[in-house]
Amino acid sequence: MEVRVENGGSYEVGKSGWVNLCQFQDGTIISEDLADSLEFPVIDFSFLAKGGEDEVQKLQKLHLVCKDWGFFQVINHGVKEEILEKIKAAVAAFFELPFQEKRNMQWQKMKQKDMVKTLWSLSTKSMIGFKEALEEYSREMQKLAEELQANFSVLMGLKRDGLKRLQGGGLKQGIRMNYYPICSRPDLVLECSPHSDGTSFTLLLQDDDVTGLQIKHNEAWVPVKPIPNSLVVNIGDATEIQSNGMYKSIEHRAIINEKKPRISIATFMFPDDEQEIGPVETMIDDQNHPKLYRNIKYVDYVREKFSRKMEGKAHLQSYTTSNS
Ligand SMILES: O=C(O)CCC(=O)C(=O)O
Ligand SMILES: [Fe+2]
Repeated sequence: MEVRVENGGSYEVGKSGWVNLCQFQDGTIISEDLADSLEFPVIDFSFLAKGGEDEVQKLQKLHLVCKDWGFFQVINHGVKEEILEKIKAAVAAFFELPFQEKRNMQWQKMKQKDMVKTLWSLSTKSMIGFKEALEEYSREMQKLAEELQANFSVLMGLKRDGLKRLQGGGLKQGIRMNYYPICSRPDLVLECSPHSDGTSFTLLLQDDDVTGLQIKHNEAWVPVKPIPNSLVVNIGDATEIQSNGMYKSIEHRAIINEKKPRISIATFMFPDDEQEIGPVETMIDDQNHPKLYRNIKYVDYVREKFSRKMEGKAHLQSYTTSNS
């Protein structure tokens, strides 16, 4: 696992960009009640295919959900509740450290290697168990992500290890810890601007009792009401590109709450920097689904994405073949 730490409210273990912050809200927001009736997709991980003859059939729901929503909550994922609780507690303890102590770390000025050291030394000084909780959680996320990737491979007409092979090896991982403080006028503040993730996919663990995440679905913002012990999964830009636009990397944002702070832990899964990504052959059909995206080295994609300010999905659009 790589470790990188970025801005004030979000400490990042891994890589990708630096999110920034606070702007006025816009767009229709669907109320939580209405969102309930929309039935935000839930995938029961224990029903997902684990190889075998009927695997494509078993994956139909995942296919439809990723095509129409690009987001789902996953239940029965096999990660023990105590591991989820441990990482949540460790991250909460980290954010509770005195401001000065966090500030003294000068996260943004550090090189990646130093960040690892600081985070780990921090764990021995002030936060016993932080490193263990993070490493244990990270291992579980890797297993889950690899299983998901195998299922996406099958959905894209490949063998279970197809995407892994195409990517020249396992998925890379980064973890970002987000803290959203309370605010007396949450209607005026957006804590995490609308963006799509530049990942293959992202696994998000969030507090059970505060709704903050909203996703863009049919031009409206739909809140994602947490299901205890579930994880939220979203398709990232790399998967949208590889699936030739079949599976959608959806814009999302997080708002803050008047009464309760909120913590979320995002695990980003992504290809190796040097890997070229592009629509996989099996997803291209010159007549019905012509190649929609250009091939690009992943590191170049990410570099360009983060050289722009966060602006929804504009960056992904610039890689469509019609823009070449
Ligand atoms: O905190 C959340 O709910 C969303 C965080 C997020 O989208 C991210 O870290 O990329
Ligand atoms: Fe995100």
